[in-house]
Amino acid sequence: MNCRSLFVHFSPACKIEVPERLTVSHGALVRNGLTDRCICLPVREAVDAEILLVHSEEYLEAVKQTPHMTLEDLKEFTLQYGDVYFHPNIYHCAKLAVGSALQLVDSVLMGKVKNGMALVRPPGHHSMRSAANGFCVFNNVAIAAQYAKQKYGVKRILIVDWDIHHGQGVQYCFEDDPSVLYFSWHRYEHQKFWPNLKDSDYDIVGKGEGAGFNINVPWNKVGMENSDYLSVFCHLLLPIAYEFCPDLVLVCAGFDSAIGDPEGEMCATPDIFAHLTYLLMNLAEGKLCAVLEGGYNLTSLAQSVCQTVQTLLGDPLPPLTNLTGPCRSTLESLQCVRAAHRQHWSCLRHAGTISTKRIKLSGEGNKDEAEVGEEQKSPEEKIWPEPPKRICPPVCSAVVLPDGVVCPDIIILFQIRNGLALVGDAAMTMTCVVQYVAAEVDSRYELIKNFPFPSQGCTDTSGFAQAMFSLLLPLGYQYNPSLVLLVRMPGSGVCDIMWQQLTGLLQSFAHGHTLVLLQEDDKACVGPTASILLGNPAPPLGQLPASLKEDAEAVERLRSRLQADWNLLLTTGESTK
Ligand SMILES: NCCCNCCCCCC(O)(O)C(F)(F)F
Ligand SMILES: [Zn+2]
Repeated sequence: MNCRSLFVHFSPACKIEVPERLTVSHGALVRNGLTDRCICLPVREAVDAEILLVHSEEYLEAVKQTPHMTLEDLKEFTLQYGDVYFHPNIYHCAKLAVGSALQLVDSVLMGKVKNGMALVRPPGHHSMRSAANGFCVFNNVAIAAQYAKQKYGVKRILIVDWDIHHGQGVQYCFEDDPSVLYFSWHRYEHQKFWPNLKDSDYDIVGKGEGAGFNINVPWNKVGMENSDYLSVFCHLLLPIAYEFCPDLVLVCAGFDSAIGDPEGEMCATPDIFAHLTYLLMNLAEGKLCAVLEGGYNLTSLAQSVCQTVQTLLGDPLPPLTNLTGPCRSTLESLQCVRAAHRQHWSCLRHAGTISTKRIKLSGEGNKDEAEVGEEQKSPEEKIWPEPPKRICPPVCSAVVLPDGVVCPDIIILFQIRNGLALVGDAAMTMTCVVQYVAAEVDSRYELIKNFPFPSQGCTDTSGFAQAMFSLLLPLGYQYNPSLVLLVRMPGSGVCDIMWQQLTGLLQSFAHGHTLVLLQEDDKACVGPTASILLGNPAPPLGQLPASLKEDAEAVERLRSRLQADWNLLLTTGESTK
C-alpha cells in the first residue's frame, strides 16, 4: 500500500493546492516557447542551517519526524497547525521549495541571470518560526531574504507579496527589521477573511527599528480589478519602494489574486502581472526573484505565470484596456495606508495635504453593486479574454543621427520596438513628428501629449519621481497611447539617471513603442538612453530624500485638478468639488 492511498484514506486531502498547479504552469511555459528562452536552474534540498535562518530548531526537528510518522501521528501532528496538510513526503518537497528559491537567489546575485521565477510547492508565506500554516511548511521567501543578507551582504530587500492572502509569516519574520521592506495586499473584508488577523490591517506598520517597513493593504471587498491594483502600485508601493531603493526584489508571487480564483474572488486579469512585474524590474537594477505562492484556478494561474515570465524575459507589455479607476473601497484602504505610513516615508509627507472631497467616479460601482449577470457567476464560471500575444519586433531599437529624418511610422508599424533620434531642434522636431503621426499614420494612433508637469518643473529627483508615479504613470495607463514620444528639452533639469528611469517606466505603455528625441548637442545622453531602450535596467536613483515642499504641492495640485477626468489619479475617496 503506497503513501498516497494511506494519505487519501485518513486526512482531508487539500482540494486546491494540488500537483497540477505546477504541471499546468510549466506546460503553459513550454507551449508558449518560454522555457526555450530561459535557463532551467537545478533544484536542491535546503540544508538545516538555511531553514534555521527563519525557523526554530524544535519546529525543524518536529517536521523532520513526519516522513516516519504513522497516519495517526501525522493527523495528530497536523491538528496543531492551521489549514496545512502533512504527507510523508512533504518535508522533502518543502526542502526542495526552499532550495529552489535559494538557487534562484544565488544565480541572480552572482550575475548568472538577470532575474527569474521559482515554481515551487508547497508555498511558504504563511509559515512562521515555529508553525506551519495555510498549506505552508517552510517560509521560502523569508529564508531567501535572510540568505541573501547573510551570504551576499545585501543591505536592503523589498518583498512584494501580491498573493491574495496575507503572508503573516513574512510579516512576523521582519516586523522589526528595517533592512527588509515587506509589502502585502490581501483579501481582508474587515478581518472576516482568512487568516482573520488584526495583524493584517493597514495600521500594522512594523515595530521598533522596523516601523514603516511593513505595509499592509487590506482589500475589504472582492471583485477588485486591474485599476485597483495599479492604483496601489502607483500611489503607494512604487513611491515608497523608490525611496527605500532596494538592492534586491523578492516577489511572493501568488496568483490567487487573479480573476477566476476561488480563494481571491477578484477580477484582475492575468496580464496585470506583466505590468506589476515590469514596474518592479525598474528597481534594484532589475534583480528580481519571483517565487510561486498561491493560485488555484489552473487556467488563470497558467496565464498569469506566462505573463510574469514573458516580462522577465523583456518582452513588450500588453496594453491594459478599460481601466476605470479605483473603486471606493480601494480609495478608502489607500487613504488609510498612506496616512498610517506618512510619518515613515517622505514621499507621503505632503500627500493629501490638499484636502480633497469625493467625486462620483465614471462607471464606478463599488464592488458589491456589480452588474447582476457577472455577480451571479462563481469564480470558476468567470470568463475573460486570453491575454493578447506579445510579439517582440525583430529589431529592438534604432538610433537616427542628425542627418536622418525621423520616421516614427517604422516604430508604429511594429517594424522596430523603439527608437532614438538626435535632432537639431527637439521642440520643432516634436511638432513635426506629432503632425506626421497624426496625419500620415492611421489616426487611430494617439500620442502622449507633453505632460503638464508643474510649471516650475521638478528640479529635484524626489519631486520628479513623485510626479512620475502619482501623475505620469496613472495618466499614461488611463490614456493608453499607441506611441510614446519622449522629448528631452534643453534645460529640462531632469538628471540623467532620472531620465533613464523615466525612459524605462514609459515602456509600460504602447507595447514599448517609444520614440525619444534628443537635442544633437545632448550626445552624452544617447548611450544611457539607448541602453534603456535596449532593455537594460536603469541604475538606481539612490535612497530618495524628501522632495521639495513646493514641488510636492505642485504635483498634488495638478493631480487634484486632473483627477476629475483621470480617476486613476485618485488616491482618496474625495474630490475638490
Ligand atoms: N476556512 C478556512 C479556509 C482556509 N484557507 C486557507 C488558504 C490558504 C492560502 C494559502 C496561500 O494561497 O496564501 C499560499 F500562497 F500560501 F498558498
Ligand atoms: Zn494565497
